[in-house]
This record gives sequence, C-alpha cells and structure tokens, in this order.
Amino acid sequence: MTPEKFPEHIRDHIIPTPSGEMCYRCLGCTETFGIDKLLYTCPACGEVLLLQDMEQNRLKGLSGQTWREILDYRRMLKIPALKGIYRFHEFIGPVIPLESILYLGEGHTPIVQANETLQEIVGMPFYYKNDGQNPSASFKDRGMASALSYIRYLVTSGKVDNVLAVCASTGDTSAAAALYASYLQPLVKSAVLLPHGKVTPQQLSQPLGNGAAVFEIPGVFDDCMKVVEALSEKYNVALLNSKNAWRILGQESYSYEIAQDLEFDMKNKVVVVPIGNAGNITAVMAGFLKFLDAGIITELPKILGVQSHHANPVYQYYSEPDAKKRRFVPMTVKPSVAQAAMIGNPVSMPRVISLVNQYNKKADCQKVFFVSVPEQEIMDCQLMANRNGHIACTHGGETLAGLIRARKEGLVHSDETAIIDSTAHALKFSGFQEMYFEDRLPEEYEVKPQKSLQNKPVFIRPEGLKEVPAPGMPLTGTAFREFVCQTADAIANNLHLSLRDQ
Ligand SMILES: N[C@@H](CCOP(=O)(O)O)C(=O)O
Repeated sequence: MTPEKFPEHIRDHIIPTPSGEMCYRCLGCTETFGIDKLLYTCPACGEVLLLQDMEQNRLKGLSGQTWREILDYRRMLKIPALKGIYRFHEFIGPVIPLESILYLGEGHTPIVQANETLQEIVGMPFYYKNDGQNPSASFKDRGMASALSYIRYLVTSGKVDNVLAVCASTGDTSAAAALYASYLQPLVKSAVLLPHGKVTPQQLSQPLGNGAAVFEIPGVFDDCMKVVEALSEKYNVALLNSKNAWRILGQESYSYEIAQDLEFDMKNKVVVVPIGNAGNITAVMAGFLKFLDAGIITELPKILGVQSHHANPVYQYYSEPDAKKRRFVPMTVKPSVAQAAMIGNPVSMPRVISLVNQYNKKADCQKVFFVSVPEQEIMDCQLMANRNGHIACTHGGETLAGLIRARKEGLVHSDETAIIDSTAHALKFSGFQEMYFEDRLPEEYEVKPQKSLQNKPVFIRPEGLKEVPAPGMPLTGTAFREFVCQTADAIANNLHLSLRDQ
C-alpha cells in the first residue's frame, strides 16, 4: 500500500524523516556524549553506555492510539528500509536516514502459539517467538541491523572509513556480525573471535561463509570478550558486541514486535528470555519502557530472565533478597547445552541492574523475575517443544524450562500468557540433540536422555534383495520393482501398518 491511501491524520507520519537528538549516556556518572563517533564505555568513568534520544518527549505529541495506527499501517508499506526493525524508526534510531538503513529480512519473527499438549504441560497459554527465523538464524540480527546501519551512516557522512568490525562470540553474534558486515563490503570488513571448540559446526560455518576473518582462541566466551575489549581500546576497530549500545537499541525491536503482534495489550503477559551476555534482557526492558512512555502500551509485561545452573551469575545476584546486600560476582561457567549463554561475566550487568530498578519502579511492583534451571530440563524441554511443532534451539528449551519452573515457584500464573524466546534455529544446535539421542553427552553436562524423547534413523535393507540402487547406479525393470516392493513392505512391517481395504 502507498502512503496516499492511508488515513489522512497519520499520512504525514508514515514515512519517518530523521529527527530527535541522540547521545550516549553513561550508566555510572550519567555524563552524555555525542554520537558522531563510536563509543563503548564512558570516556570519563569507564562504565557502560546506553543511547538516549534527548527529545524523546516529542513522541508524546501523538496519542498512543495514533502511534498504534502509524505502526500498523507502516507494516503495509513496501519500502525495504521500513520493513524490519526500523518500522519502529522513532524508537530505534530516529537520527538514521532511510538511505543508511540496512535491512536483510530481520525483525518480524512470528509468535507461534503452543499446541494444547504443551500448554497443558505448562499449565498456561504461551507462544514461542521464533527468532531462528531471522536471516542469520538468531535474534542477534536486530542488533546488527541497527549497529551496521549506524556504521553505514558514519561512513556515508564521511565520519569514518575502512571500518574493521570485531566481536567475541559463542556463535550467534559472529554469524550475524559477519553477515551484515559482508553486505557492506568493501566499506566494512569483519573479524570474529570464538572460544575454540565452543561453537557448533553450523555456527562456525556462518562467519566463514560470509568471508569474515575467524580467530579461535583458548578459553571460554568471557576470555574472548576481554581480548575484543582490549583490541577496541588499543586499535581502530568497531566493536560489535552488545557492549556497543547501538546493538541494544536494535534489539529493542523484540519488545515492539511482541507488543504489536498482541494488539499492544501487554496486560497479563509474561516475556521470557534466556540470559547470556545480558544484552537481550536489557533491550527487552528498555523497549517496553519506551512504548509505555509514549502511551503505545498501557501496562508493562512481566519479564522472566532464565539462566542455566551452569552459568547463572545474574540469577545468583538477584537471589539475594536484600537489594542493599547484592554484590555482582562473575562466575566460572561449566559446560552448558545452552552454549550461547555460557557466560559468567555479562557485559550488560550494570545495564540490567539499572533497568530492573527502573522497570519495577515504573510498574510500582516487582515485574522482573529470574529463575535458574538444570541442564537436564533445558535439553528435555527443547526436545519436548520440537516434538510439538516448534523449531526451538537449546535456549528455547531453557526458556520453556524456565517458564515451567516459574509456574512451580508461583512467579507466573495460569491466567497469564507467556511469550518465550527461542533465540536461534534448532538446526544450529542439532549436535546437542544428536548427542542426547545417542547418549553421548559428556558427563559434565549432567544430562541423561529420557527414552521417550530419543529418536534415531532405522536403516532398511531387506535381506532378500539381491540388488539395491546406489548413487549413479539406478535399478531398472524387475530389480527396481522388487526393491520398491520389498522396501515398502519392510517399512510397513516396522510401523505395524494394516493393509488397505481393496
Ligand atoms: N551469546 C552471544 C554472546 C555475545 O553476546 P553479545 O550480544 O554481547 O554480542 C553470542 O552469540 O556470541
């Protein structure tokens, strides 16, 4: 649909033009800094930053109802720049001109209602948000669309050139970074640092395929992150981890998409996300707060952050009930099937602390909760979800396990509706499924397969057959008919099929 067909009162707002005044705000000393160069930490005190639109109040010039209409009508446009996260332009990056926006298909992943079997097991209605349906098959694409659109804006306005983008990754960030950077080559090149042996083969293939320089180093993600931080402090590189506040901004789209898909009604809703480097939960809280502030939603949903027992520093921090006594202690992680979240020292922890306070204060009650789940439940839940029509990764198993645990702990109730995140596509983590099916998960994962969830292929080669086809050597005539007939009978026998009435 073209804008002239839209209702008159929203027509002028349908195609956004650059507006607002963005700056970095330090979460420590609250100092602000201009956005004409990339900053990751406060030059004054070293604390992490968030981006802020100094003119955000102008968004209140339109009513919540008008905003909802603008956003719904905008969905009908055919303009690529406004099809992904930037259909929320005023809330994501109002200063970015449409020509700089990089859209590769991210930011409209479906929410899929769980079937009756699953809803009964959990005891409440819930949906999966399938973030594996983003272009690099994980939720990181929203943040990369934002960070790389900003970099493109800096390059085209002559503020930087020859950008080398770097990131540390457990697999998904590097896949997204390499994909988005490769679209902008030769202006932008990328290098990724991975903990050796700690990303899946599928995830490793992604940055390799997109032409990034891939470095594998000993240790875990937290070690890679420190090296990338050191690189960005000393050398002229653009850091693409969520320490980069543009990443957080893009990931806020996750909240906007959920709100829009649920008719902007967040009453009795629970948004469940796994926590790794904590960028996502930061963005989710920030996004809902912005929509509330603009009157687009009238209530904040509950937020449930989930971690594995093997990597749960955020959960441990919040398990101290007395806020004054809470001290953040980075932990040494143990191997986790939720490998992308195997992080003991999340870079966004200061942002989480600040936003949880703001969120609960705004809601006037506790709305953010944390649970920790064992590896066994993560794996069992992933497989159970996928046996019921989903494409959940192990982190999708983690959120389902987290929701079940939160039900048991009385943190969420049957009259609420949950939206749980499957952060990536199941195929990225198929190796864990394979090890579970074959009972080969190393002991330190502490997972024992449940027989009822295991599956394996059955090789059929009827003994009576003299010849079978092979690649490049097809059978013909009687031999082929014999092969088809005996193989079909053997499969029917295996499945206990009854004969069709003639
Ligand atoms: N799980 C992440 C870890 C890095 O997270 P980021 O959001 O800070 O980039 C990954 O996929 O690498």
